[in-house]
Amino acid sequence: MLPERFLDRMKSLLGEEYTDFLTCYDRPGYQSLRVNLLKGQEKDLAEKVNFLKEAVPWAKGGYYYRSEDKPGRHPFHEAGVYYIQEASAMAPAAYLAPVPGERVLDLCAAPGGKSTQLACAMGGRGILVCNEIHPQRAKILSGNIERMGIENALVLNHEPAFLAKRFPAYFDKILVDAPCSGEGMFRKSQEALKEWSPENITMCARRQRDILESAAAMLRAGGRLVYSTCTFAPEEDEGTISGFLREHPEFYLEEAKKYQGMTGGMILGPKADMPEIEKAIRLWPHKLKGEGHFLACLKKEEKSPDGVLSPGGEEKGISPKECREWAEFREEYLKIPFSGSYIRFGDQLYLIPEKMPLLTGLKVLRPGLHLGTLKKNRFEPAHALALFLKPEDVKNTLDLSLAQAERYLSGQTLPAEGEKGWYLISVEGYSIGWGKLSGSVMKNHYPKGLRI
Ligand SMILES: C[S@@+](CC[C@H](N)C(=O)[O-])C[C@H]1O[C@@H](n2cnc3c(N)ncnc32)[C@H](O)[C@@H]1O
Repeated sequence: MLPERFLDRMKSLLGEEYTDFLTCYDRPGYQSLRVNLLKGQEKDLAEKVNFLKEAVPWAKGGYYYRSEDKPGRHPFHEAGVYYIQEASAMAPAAYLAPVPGERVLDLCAAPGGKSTQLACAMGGRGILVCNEIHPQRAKILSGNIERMGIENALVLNHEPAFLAKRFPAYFDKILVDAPCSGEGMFRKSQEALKEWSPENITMCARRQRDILESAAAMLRAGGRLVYSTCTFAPEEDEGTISGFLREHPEFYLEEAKKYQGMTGGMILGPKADMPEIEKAIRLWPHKLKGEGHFLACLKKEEKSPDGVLSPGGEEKGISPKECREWAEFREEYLKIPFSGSYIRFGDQLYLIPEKMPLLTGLKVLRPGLHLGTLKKNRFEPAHALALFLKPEDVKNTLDLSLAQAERYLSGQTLPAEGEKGWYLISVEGYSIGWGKLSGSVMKNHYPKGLRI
């Protein structure tokens, strides 16, 4: 049941379109996923599954699937071959459009749909800072970064205001996918429905203003910021943006391509009285195949004062002597070179992104690609490394059928022949974890906490 007061608000917002809008609640929502382009090309995946039929127009790698396809239960999901993501929710990262080598911040990042999409566009180059304020949600975010095989992400758990002090004018691009009243998700989320109230809208708008304030301080001159919500509430959409623009003359709204079914931001009286708000984008569930969303593309003037390029300096990395066991493992098992610097967190070894800022004083969940554990005179590879590598990168591999992969994912050992040692286990060509062969048994190293 949709709240009466919500319906009254929508009626006055939509006028004649209101009846059309209401009918979309009688239809089920669309289901969609986004192919992880870090793991391979769409055409190769399309030969292996039958659910890449209809593309999401505004997002590279986005596809609609049918409920009976159940991609979430396929071993490819655990292999990070795709991310199940609502179609409209693919728009903000697509509009931010980062490129390899940039410094990018996803400020409100959990569970990671948009972070993992940004990472695809960056192709492993540059630095992607994924931040989430809630510790438990930050862990889920970190898990998704791992599953998708992302090498250049720094996962943090901070309040935006703390980061703003730490990273003044540092980022080239920032995504603010703000916490909101979630009206656009009512068709999919009972939780959003239960929490809805006009008072919550006011609270969300206030919080969004504060988050945007912090984000603005972290963007370099000439940088781009995309603000998004999944609500229809004008106070949180046009209201937040027009209020922000009034206080920040160094920012302006960029014109952005509107795909079929997208409309401009609405001019709605005193709280959103600037005509340029039409450059923002609304995604409506009765006009396109997706849920309700709002986004605005903002640019900071080139002439605004530039900031510190490396706040507090950069991580230097450890000397090769401090990770000798890794060098031996690499020599014995891997076929690709690794360039860049390494850092240690206790006995855990990470490859850090280019120009990684100093981590001292930060709450870090993942400082780049987790390579493994430095044990006494040996190296144990991390699950994240398996998901990053491709079978052609590794000397020993074992490729599984879908049925065998299901057994592997449940923790069973596998019969195998060959030289003893570490094997990259893959399913139909996509890496999924490690195994260690001894005798004719492949010991299962799929993490216990992930087994299904
Ligand atoms: C819309 S969700 C983000 C979804 C995510 N971008 C994705 O695509 O998977 C908003 C996030 O903001 C976080 N959040 C809540 N309060 C916040 C605050 N005051 N500052 C920053 N983030 C906050 C929430 O925990 C939530 O994870």
